[in-house]
Amino acid sequence: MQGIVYKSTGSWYTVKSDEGSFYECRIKGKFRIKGIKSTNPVAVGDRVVFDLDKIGDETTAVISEIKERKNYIIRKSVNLSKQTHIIAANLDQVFLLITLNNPQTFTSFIDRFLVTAEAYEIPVVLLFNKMDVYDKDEKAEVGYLAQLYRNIGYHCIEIAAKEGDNVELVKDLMVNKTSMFAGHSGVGKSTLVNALQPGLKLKTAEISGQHLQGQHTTTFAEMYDLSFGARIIDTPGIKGFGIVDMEQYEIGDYFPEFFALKSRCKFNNCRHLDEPKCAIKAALEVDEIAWSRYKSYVQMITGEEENYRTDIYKE
Ligand SMILES: Nc1nc2c(ncn2[C@@H]2O[C@H](COP(=O)(O)OP(=O)(O)OP(=O)(O)O)[C@@H](O)[C@H]2O)c(=O)[nH]1
Ligand SMILES: [Zn+2]
Repeated sequence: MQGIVYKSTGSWYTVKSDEGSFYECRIKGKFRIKGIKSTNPVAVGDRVVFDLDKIGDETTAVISEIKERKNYIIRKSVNLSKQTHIIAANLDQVFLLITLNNPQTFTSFIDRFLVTAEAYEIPVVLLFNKMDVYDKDEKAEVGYLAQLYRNIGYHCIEIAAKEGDNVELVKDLMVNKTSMFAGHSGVGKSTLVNALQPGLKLKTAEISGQHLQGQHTTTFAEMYDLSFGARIIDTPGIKGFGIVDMEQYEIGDYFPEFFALKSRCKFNNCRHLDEPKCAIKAALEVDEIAWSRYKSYVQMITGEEENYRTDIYKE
């Protein structure tokens, strides 16, 4: 039988079969995924093959195969520094919620998020939330930002989750897909989920208070079916995406508007910093590339290590 992993607790996996029934599965043997050292071999969102084993009166379901993942997101394991934990697999898209204030979402955060998503090959939709509270100037600022990101190719929607404004547009994008919501604490993730499906309680709430680093906090992701034929993956305490290790020279490739121009730079290993005849800097001069984007790029290139490791998982 085949199905999708909806929940994992470490030793048990809840799998929904293609026929629509749920099975509590174990795994048999060791699964090694090429290239990743992970503490959990099977993750929420994985498509798996499983068999029913009858031993005496008891039937157990055993996962025997994991289908190839189209993408996955990881974070560093909290206890074992070299190992990683796969948070979720096979995401169709991530919605990044953005607010101008309460809390403020900086473009540097948006850009780092987008770079990580590009590296993971996960499409991002930008949701500018709380449109109902903005004054004229703030509305104009959102309009500017939305246009900036649309020009690069990202889908942007202005919503007010609390009022239900444009929530239908979000719904339409979610049908038959697996999605995740991300963004700073307080941007309205729970409010949006509630607007999409009243009554569904997720664990997205922030782990409150103090500094939890170093502590062993296990947060398991879980998948939910929504009534209109969509799936969402809830990952407690998530603000971003976890870690991606990337080399400096790769970073520019994850800015799509830089990537499109880079063949026109004089040097094929141009870092777009102070090299002569750089197409990216030329585009910047004529406002074809936004200064905020370039600034984010420079920050990632020249910043401290943590910057270009893009560790924006919150814990
Ligand atoms: N005015 C207005 N307030 C909103 C909107 N969406 C959310 N809020 C409010 O913003 C606050 C935070 O919303 P939550 O949905 O709890 O935010 P969250 O992103 O889930 O936060 P965490 O659970 O901490 O990650 C709440 O007081 C909401 O009522 C909106 O569209 N307009
Ligand atoms: Zn260049």
